[in-house]
Amino acid sequence: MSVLKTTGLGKVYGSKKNILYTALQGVNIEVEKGEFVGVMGPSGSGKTTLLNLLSTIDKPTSGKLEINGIDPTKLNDHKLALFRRRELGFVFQDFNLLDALNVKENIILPLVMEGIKPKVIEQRLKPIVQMLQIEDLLAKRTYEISGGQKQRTAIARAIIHDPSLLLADELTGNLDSKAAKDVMDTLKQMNEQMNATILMVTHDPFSASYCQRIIFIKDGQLFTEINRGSNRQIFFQQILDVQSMLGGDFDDISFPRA
Ligand SMILES: Nc1ncnc2c1ncn2[C@@H]1O[C@H](COP(=O)(O)OP(=O)(O)OP(=O)(O)O)[C@@H](O)[C@H]1O
Repeated sequence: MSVLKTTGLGKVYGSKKNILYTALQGVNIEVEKGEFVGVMGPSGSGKTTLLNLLSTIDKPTSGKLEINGIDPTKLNDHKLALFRRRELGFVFQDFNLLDALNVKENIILPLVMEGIKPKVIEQRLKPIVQMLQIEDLLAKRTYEISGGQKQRTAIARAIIHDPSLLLADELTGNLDSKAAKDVMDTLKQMNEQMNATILMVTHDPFSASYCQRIIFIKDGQLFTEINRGSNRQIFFQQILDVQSMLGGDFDDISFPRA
C-alpha cells in the first residue's frame, strides 16, 4: 500500500504581477508503507519546496498529492490541521523542542493535545524512549541535554502518535559525526522495528546511506533514483557518484564515520 503518492506535482512561485518561478515540475513519487526514502539534490533544486508540499505547509500549483489515500489540498483548514497532527510527523534540523517543557512533556505533547488518557500515553511512551535510549532523560529540561539527545527526543515526539509518514528535514545538520550516527542508527531501528515510513531530505551522503532508496532532484525535476543493496559502504559511494554527476552545490560532502 502506498503511503505517499504524488502525480505530476508542481510548484510555481510568484503571482500574476510578479515574475513566475517554476521550482518543481512533474514530480511523480510513490512511497510504500515501511519504506525509508531519502531526497537529495543540489542547493536550489527544490527539496524544501517538495517537503513543504508534502508536509501540507504549502499547496502545489499543479499535479496531485495523496497521503494515506487522502488529498490534503482538498481539506478545509480545520480538517487539514487535524490531518497534519494525526497523519504526519516532523523532525527538523533545529529540533524545535519547547524549552519550557522537560523531555517527557515535549514527547507526549501531541498525545496530550489529542486528549489521550495518561495511562495510554505511558504505554506508548515506554517502548519509544527505550528504543531511542532516552528513558533516563525524561525529567531533564531541553537545555540540559546534548544535540543528539535533543534530536532523539524530537524523533520520539514525531513518532509517538504513530503517523502514516515521518518527514525529516536535514535532521543531522546540527550534529557532530558521533551524534549524527547515533540518530541515524535509531531512525533505522524505528523504520525496521516499528515499520515507520520515513521520507528524509538531506545534504549528507552519510545520513542518506541509511535509506533504502534515494530520489535525486535537479532543477525541480526527478533526476534519478538509486536503491541500496546489502552494503551501506557501496551505497555511500553510489550516492557520491550521483552527486558528482549532478554537479551543483551540495554544501557539505562528508565522509563515512563508521
Ligand atoms: N517563496 C519563494 N518565492 C520564489 N522563489 C522561491 C521561493 N522559495 C523557493 N524559491 C526558489 O525555488 C527554487 C527551489 O528552492 P528550494 O528552497 O526548494 O531548494 P532546495 O533544494 O531546498 O535548496 P537548499 O538545499 O539550498 O535549501 C530556488 O531557486 C529558490 O530560489
